[in-house]
Formats: sequence, structure tokens, C-alpha cells
Amino acid sequence: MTIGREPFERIYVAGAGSWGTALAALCARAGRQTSIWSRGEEIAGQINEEHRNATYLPEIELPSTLRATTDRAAACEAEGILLVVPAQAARDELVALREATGGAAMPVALCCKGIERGTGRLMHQVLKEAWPEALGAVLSGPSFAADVARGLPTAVTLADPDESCGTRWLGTLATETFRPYYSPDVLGAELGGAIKNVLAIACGIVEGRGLGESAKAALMARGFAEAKRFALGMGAKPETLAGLSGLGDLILTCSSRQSRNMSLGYEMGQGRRAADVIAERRTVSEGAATAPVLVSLARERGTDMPITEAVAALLSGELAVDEAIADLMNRPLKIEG
Ligand SMILES: NC(=O)C1=CN([C@@H]2O[C@H](COP(=O)(O)OP(=O)(O)OC[C@H]3O[C@@H](n4cnc5c(N)ncnc54)[C@H](O)[C@@H]3O)[C@@H](O)[C@H]2O)C=CC1
Ligand SMILES: O=C(CO)COP(=O)(O)O
Repeated sequence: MTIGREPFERIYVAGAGSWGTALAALCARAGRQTSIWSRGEEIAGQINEEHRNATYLPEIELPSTLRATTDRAAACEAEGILLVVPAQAARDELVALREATGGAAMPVALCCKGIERGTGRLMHQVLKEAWPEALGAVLSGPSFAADVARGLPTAVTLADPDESCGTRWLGTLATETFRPYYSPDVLGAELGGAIKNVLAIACGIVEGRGLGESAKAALMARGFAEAKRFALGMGAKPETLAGLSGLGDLILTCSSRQSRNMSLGYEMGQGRRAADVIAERRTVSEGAATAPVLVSLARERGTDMPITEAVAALLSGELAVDEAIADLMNRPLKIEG
């Protein structure tokens, strides 16, 4: 396998939130001709004129070569697209991009971490339906936008069923401080990223409620067990779950209140209603939308996911924190696995 040959030289980033902006800055600094699409004129103007995204990544000076636009026609010039809108907005964005590019066979790296409400589809399945000609890949792993934008060392998974396209993505994204590893396992990479967001809410609740470090470690380990149970049942590979996009991202997101999911859980643990916390934020907490969908999928498949069930019930207000803890602790004793 020859890694990193023939990078995509022209990149279009769909979404100018924190992660889209960080990835666009990464590509532009690596010398790629990069355009970033924003829904709003204000952010596009700021990026072009002040080289800053004051709303989503205020402390970072962006490269002056990065061009922002509100016109999806810019995607026609690209050799590769990074999709970085919230998971629930992915389908509409992909349909619009397909129209803008005339249904081109475009490499599209899916960077959002979530499962679609209503359909239970993963992002690569949404891509297949919304833009069947596109060549899908998944970029996932432990990577806070602010860390990547600052150039702090980061390693992630780039999953692509097509090895030659995958190695082109590696060559496109790799820098001295950003290290993508190739995997063919799109399903595993996506599931790890989507499920860890739900588990991070649970860890935040434990921290916010002051239940201690031992409880948090137990939750992470049992959370990982249920993530693995579900993902392997769907056909994901165990090594992907144990890797950067699975265990790696679970550790990061559960450990830091920099995570929007973890901090949402923290506020819930402090007694606030999830809906109130979500309503006052500008940024997305993907786990809140993914939790109920994941519960439905797990029930359909007969997979036991007690922590995910508890998070969904806490988010909807059906259950109080202390009741959820008591339910989890009083389950029948069983063999670990
Ligand atoms: N921020 C991070 O550190 C990381 C985020 N991600 C994932 O990237 C995805 C995007 O997250 P962020 O950029 O952090 O979110 P964000 O909350 O910082 O920004 C969201 C962006 O999406 C846009 N947006 C919102 N609704 C939209 C819609 N209906 N149609 C089109 N655009 C819409 C917003 O205008 C904004 O530009 C999420 O799935 C997240 O899990 C993945 C890795 C790291
Ligand atoms: O996915 C992330 C880090 O890898 C970011 O997590 P949050 O969306 O919870 O902030």
C-alpha cells in the first residue's frame, strides 16, 4: 500500500462550524486550495476579511489563503469534499451538493458523528441515498477542533472502502501534527464516533452529579462494552472499535468538558433540563439526537444497551438522574462481557 500519493489538491469544506473551520485551516495550511462553505454571509465575510471565525473558533487565526463562500457552486471546482455539518443536516446538504455538482462521482469524506433521526441511517448510508454517485469515506477519531486548529498533535481514522481513494485522503490531510490512519471499515469508524457521543453525555452526568472517578471509569468501560456489542453485531471490525475512532474518541470525549456532549451531560447532572441547555447553545451536541435513534436500532436488533437507554430516558425527561443510576446498579448480576 503506497500511502499519501496524489493528494486531492482542491478541497471544498461544507460547513463552517468549529470542526469544518479547523479542517479547512488544516487543508489550507497544508497547501491545498481550500474553500469553505458557510450557511451565513457573516461568517463567510469574517473568514475572508479578518481570517477569523469569531462564532465557532474565535481564538484561531486562519490562513489567508482559505476562501469562504456561501455558494455551493464552488464545490464543482473541488477534487474532494469534506462534509462537516451536523448529522441531522447531512442529507439535505448532500442533496444540495449533488445538484450543485451535477451528480459528479466526487470523493466525499463524512466528518459528522451521528445517526439520522427518523431513518436510523448512518452517514455513509445517507450519502448512498442522497448522492449515489459520490465516493464515500469517513473521517473520525479523537480530535477537538480547537486542538487541531492550534496544530496540536492529533491522530484519527480515515475509513474508505476504496483503498486507493483512502490513501489519497491520507495524503491530502496528513501534516506534521495531524496523522490519519487508513481503515477499510467505514461502518466501524462511523459507529464508534456516533455512540461515543451518547456515552459522553452519560459521563458528563456522572461528573456533574459528583458520583466520583470510579463511577466514571466503570461507565466508560461498560459503555465501551455496549458500543462493541452493538457495532460488532452490525458487522464492524473489532480492531476499529479498539482504535482511534472507537476507544480513542470515547476516552477523549468522556474525559473533557471541552466536549459539547460531555458538558451537556455535566449540566444535566447538575440538575438542568437537557432541552434548556440545548436551546441556549449555538453548537451541536450530536449525542442528544443520536441517543433515541440508537435505542430504537438496539431494540430492533435485540442488543442490550442499558447506558444508552438511560441516556435517552434522561434526555427526554422520562427518568431522573438518581433513578437512572439505581436502575443501572440494580440490574441482575451477570458475567462481564
Ligand atoms: N467540534 C469538534 O471538535 C468536532 C466535531 N465533529 C463533528 O462534526 C460535525 C459538525 O460539528 P461542529 O463543526 O463542531 O459543529 P458546530 O456546532 O461548531 O457548527 C455547526 C455548523 O453546521 C451549520 N449548520 C447547522 N445546521 C445546519 C443545517 N441545517 N444545514 C447546514 N448547516 C448547518 C452551522 O451553521 C455551523 O456552521 C458534528 O457531527 C460533530 O460531531 C467531529 C470531530 C470534532
Ligand atoms: O468528536 C469530538 C472529538 O473527537 C468532539 O466532541 P463533542 O462534539 O462532544 O464536542
